[in-house]
Amino acid sequence: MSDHAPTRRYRRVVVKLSGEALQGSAPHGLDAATLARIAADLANAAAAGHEIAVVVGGGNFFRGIKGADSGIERARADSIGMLATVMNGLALEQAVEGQGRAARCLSAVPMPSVCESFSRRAALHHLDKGRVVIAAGGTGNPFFTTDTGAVLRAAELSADAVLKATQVDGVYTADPKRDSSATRYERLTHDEAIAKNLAVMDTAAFALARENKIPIIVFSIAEEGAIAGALAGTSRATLVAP
Ligand SMILES: Nc1ncnc2c1ncn2[C@@H]1O[C@H](COP(=O)(O)OP(=O)(O)OP(=O)(O)O)[C@@H](O)[C@H]1O
Ligand SMILES: O=c1ccn([C@@H]2O[C@H](COP(=O)(O)O)[C@@H](O)[C@H]2O)c(=O)[nH]1
Repeated sequence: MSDHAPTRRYRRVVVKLSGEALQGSAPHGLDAATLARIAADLANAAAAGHEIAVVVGGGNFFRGIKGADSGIERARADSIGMLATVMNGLALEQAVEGQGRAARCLSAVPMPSVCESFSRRAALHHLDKGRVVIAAGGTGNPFFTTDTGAVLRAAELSADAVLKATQVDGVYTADPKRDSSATRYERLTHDEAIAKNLAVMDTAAFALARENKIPIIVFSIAEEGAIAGALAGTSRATLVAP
């Protein structure tokens, strides 16, 4: 068992799911097989007794910062980005239901004809019923990311941890996709992640997690059973904790 093995069970968690993780090997958008695999992981974790809230990114469709670079004003570009996360949220809701587990997509950007709006009370109610909650729309505000949204939801819902499911198997000394000499941390503090400017999550997300003493487990979502492995502390991962 690795160093990030939980000393107590992570009963309620927020899984931060990268939008890019949903595109599989496609250049963008959604890959049905990848969606089904991740949905099965989420459904299995809920069936094992964990309360699962998911905050989904939108990078497989749109990132505000890129839109702004190509001339769309930033706040408007971020609105497009938030809509992208709702598209992912709806697809994930359907995929989790396809695994026989009830799911509810709640959007921080109200769109009542499409899905329920996010509220803490509604999210807690659905979690209590054993449903997988998918918190889409990030924080509902421009100039933020879904990483910050994930930590925000974890704080609001008194979650035991944020599970950052991404394309790399932990936090490295530098971006491992760009620097092959980067080495992986087994464990580090929020302070260290901020001071070293480790860009696996944005500083606002790390700072909010530090303030609320929320542990973050960074792990790869590439393989089946990844979420169960992160919950059990048996997978390769980095624990960011006080
Ligand atoms: N020090 C680092 N350690 C690990 N990964 C890093 C580091 N610096 C940058 N990264 C990069 O950060 C990425 C994690 O961000 P992720 O893919 O989860 O994006 P996101 O913006 O949260 O989601 P989306 O795909 O929806 O945009 C990794 O894929 C990795 O390439
Ligand atoms: O609180 C938020 C969260 C997200 N956005 C916008 O959405 C995209 C996609 O989110 P990722 O976290 O990058 O996957 C993001 O680039 C922002 O443009 C937002 O405005 N507010």
